Amino acid sequence: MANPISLPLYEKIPRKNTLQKILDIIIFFLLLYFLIYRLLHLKNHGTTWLLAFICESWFTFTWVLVLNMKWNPVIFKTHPNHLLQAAGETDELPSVDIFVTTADPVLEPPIINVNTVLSLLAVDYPAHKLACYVSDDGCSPLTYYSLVEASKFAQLWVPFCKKYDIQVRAPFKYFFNDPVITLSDSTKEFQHERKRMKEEYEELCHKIDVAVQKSMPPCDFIGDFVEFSGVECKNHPTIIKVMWDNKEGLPDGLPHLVYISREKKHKHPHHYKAGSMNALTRVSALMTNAPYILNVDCDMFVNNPKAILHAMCVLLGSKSESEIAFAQFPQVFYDGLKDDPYGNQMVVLQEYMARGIAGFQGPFYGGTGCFHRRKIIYGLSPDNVASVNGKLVEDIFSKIGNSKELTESAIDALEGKTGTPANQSLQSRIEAAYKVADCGYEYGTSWGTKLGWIYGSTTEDMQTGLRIHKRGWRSAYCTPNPPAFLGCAPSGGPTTMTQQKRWATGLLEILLSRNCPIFAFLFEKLQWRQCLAYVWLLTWGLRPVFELCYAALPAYCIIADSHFLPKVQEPALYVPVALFLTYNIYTLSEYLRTGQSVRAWWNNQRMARVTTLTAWLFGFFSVMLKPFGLSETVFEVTQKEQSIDIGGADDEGRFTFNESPIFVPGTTILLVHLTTLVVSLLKLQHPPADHHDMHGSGLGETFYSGWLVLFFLPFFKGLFQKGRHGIPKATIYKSATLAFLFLYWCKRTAMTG
Ligand SMILES: O=c1ccn([C@@H]2O[C@H](COP(=O)(O)OP(=O)(O)O[C@H]3O[C@H](CO)[C@@H](O)[C@H](O)[C@H]3O)[C@@H](O)[C@H]2O)c(=O)[nH]1
Ligand SMILES: [Mn+2]
Repeated sequence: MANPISLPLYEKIPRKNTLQKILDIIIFFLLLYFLIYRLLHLKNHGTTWLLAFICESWFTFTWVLVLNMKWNPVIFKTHPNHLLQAAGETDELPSVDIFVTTADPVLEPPIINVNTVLSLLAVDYPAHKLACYVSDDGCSPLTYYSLVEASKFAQLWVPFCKKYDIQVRAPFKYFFNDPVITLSDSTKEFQHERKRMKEEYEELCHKIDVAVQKSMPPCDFIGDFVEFSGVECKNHPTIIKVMWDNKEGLPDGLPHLVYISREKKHKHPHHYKAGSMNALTRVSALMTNAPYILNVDCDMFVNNPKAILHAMCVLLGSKSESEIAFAQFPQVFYDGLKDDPYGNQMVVLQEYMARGIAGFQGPFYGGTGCFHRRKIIYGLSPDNVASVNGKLVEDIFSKIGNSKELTESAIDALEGKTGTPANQSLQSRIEAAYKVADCGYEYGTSWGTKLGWIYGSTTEDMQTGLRIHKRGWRSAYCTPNPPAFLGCAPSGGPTTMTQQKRWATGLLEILLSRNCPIFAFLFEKLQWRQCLAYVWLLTWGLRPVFELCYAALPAYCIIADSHFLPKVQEPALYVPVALFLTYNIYTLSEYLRTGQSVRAWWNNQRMARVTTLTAWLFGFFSVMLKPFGLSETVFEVTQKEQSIDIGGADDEGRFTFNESPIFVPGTTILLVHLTTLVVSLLKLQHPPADHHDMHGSGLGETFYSGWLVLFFLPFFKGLFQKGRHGIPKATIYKSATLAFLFLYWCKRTAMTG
């Protein structure tokens, strides 16, 4: 920095949360009290009480984990204007390599990808310090064609955005969501240019649309497209294309833009997104070797043009170099469905959990909207920052692979020598880049184990972030207003389930591997409370076991005419009632405080149960069956949609289903509880003359059964609907069979027991 930094670049401010702490504690003591009550009465009751005790111990345990995470929240406040003052000229700002990953032109429409790239090219940051790399795991000529066309449009779009200081630089958002009122008080010139820009953008959309319709760009695989001729997406050589080279290094030109589709061969593990991030790391090392790396998913456009400056505030702050490894921005979604019907917009989760752990070592790495330091991706630990010596370098790079150029560039990165040799075009470095994008390059190297993004889990982000934290690094949580990046949240039942299943699977894979955070706490530098936060997250895939068991208990008790909750006559009943009320008021207040509706709260409560009992249950099974070769964990890409008006407005947010077996458990639970609800309301278990009030099932079980039916209401509606909104007949039959078997088993055990 030219000037000594006088004003702070960022502040870490603790947030007060006294009321929340009180409620946290009340809930904790209620849970504890209930556990003691169970223990004291365990003798008088059978297995049901023991099971209930185990499940409730688990719930108490997760509550302790939650409490730990939420206890001391902090807010990072960043000051980009101080940074600009301190940097004097913008020439002082460091370079950033930007990675965008895409994998499938159908699930991830090229127009979405194009908008993300355009918004990135147009950020407020000196263009000669930026390079944007797009990795295409789909090796799709369509994606490439769209990017070529987009890079032409960018020549107009980027200067336009900068000239008029446009706020939202993803054209689809700018043209179709910007209120027209701003136009009335603008100049003629602006209006004219805006109109032209809109026409150009529509032209671009049209071209991409036509190509997508024909699923083929208008190119006949000649010239620039010849490499794409005859490629299969899982079997093809590397393709690297420099689409734009900012040769003169103009600060107000356009950033470099490079397309990469790494080599793939059948039967060669390519490690999904982690693999492509590693290929991007190597290729970019040879081409631009920036000290900072920003990575976004293809649907995450830049919504705040100062995003990079905000991140730099944190990363360049005085002590940061030896402390903060990465700056994570929250995942915020655009055009989210009203009231979050699928419970996947994660507002409350990020507001309270992420801010909470921001006070320990820092937020988890979320896979997108994150700035990393290149040298830490190469494995540098905090103790070595000040003393990068030959021995260390040798240590780290003995396993980087056999590219001399890569080793050299990596040593430069470690020693803080940034950038690539001057007056060399990107094109001239492409040959070396091809070599490191080969799928055989990683054989015998540490890529995916010690270097780069870590393999072995479908949530490579958590795994990689954990690896960084356990070396003792911290991370920072940047939450500028407006949000820096916006992406798509899944907008249908099946897509949500696919995503949640992948998460539960990946997280459980980490928990059960050598990378388990407990080991990292014991033997490495993961802090205790950070470790607990990881445990909270990584045990998502274990929750279905306990929740399923707890959902079976009331059903069993009603059929067997016994009880596992205190009866109305018992004062102990106040404990679960108080828990139920406090918990719901507590969670509701979180939704209201983050500006969401009561409906959104309800939807999230419901989806938390639905997701756990369906998608996460499948995640659990897929991890358990993997060692026996009975399942394979794959990264299934989430479907992304730009506009969600499929089938009219009233349709929106109504649960959608498909043939997937993932809907069987949910339907089964619903059918079981519908039956038991009827049974208990009509008191069908025992003849009316028989009054064994103290032992039979009571109000508690009936209420619980009814509450579960309410949670599964979308499934109930699904029983009677057709098409996307209906549960397929086959799923209903399977579920009915399972439900019948379960109820029959309950009845038998009750009679013999
Ligand atoms: O073989 C693959 C599969 C996926 N991707 C890319 O990975 C990104 C994330 O995939 P997506 O289907 O959008 O998954 P989400 O569940 O929405 O993503 C969240 O969860 C992932 C881990 O499961 C993280 O990698 C993401 O950053 C995080 O946003 C997308 O850009 C994909 O193009 C690849 O590059 N190669
Ligand atoms: Mn995504």
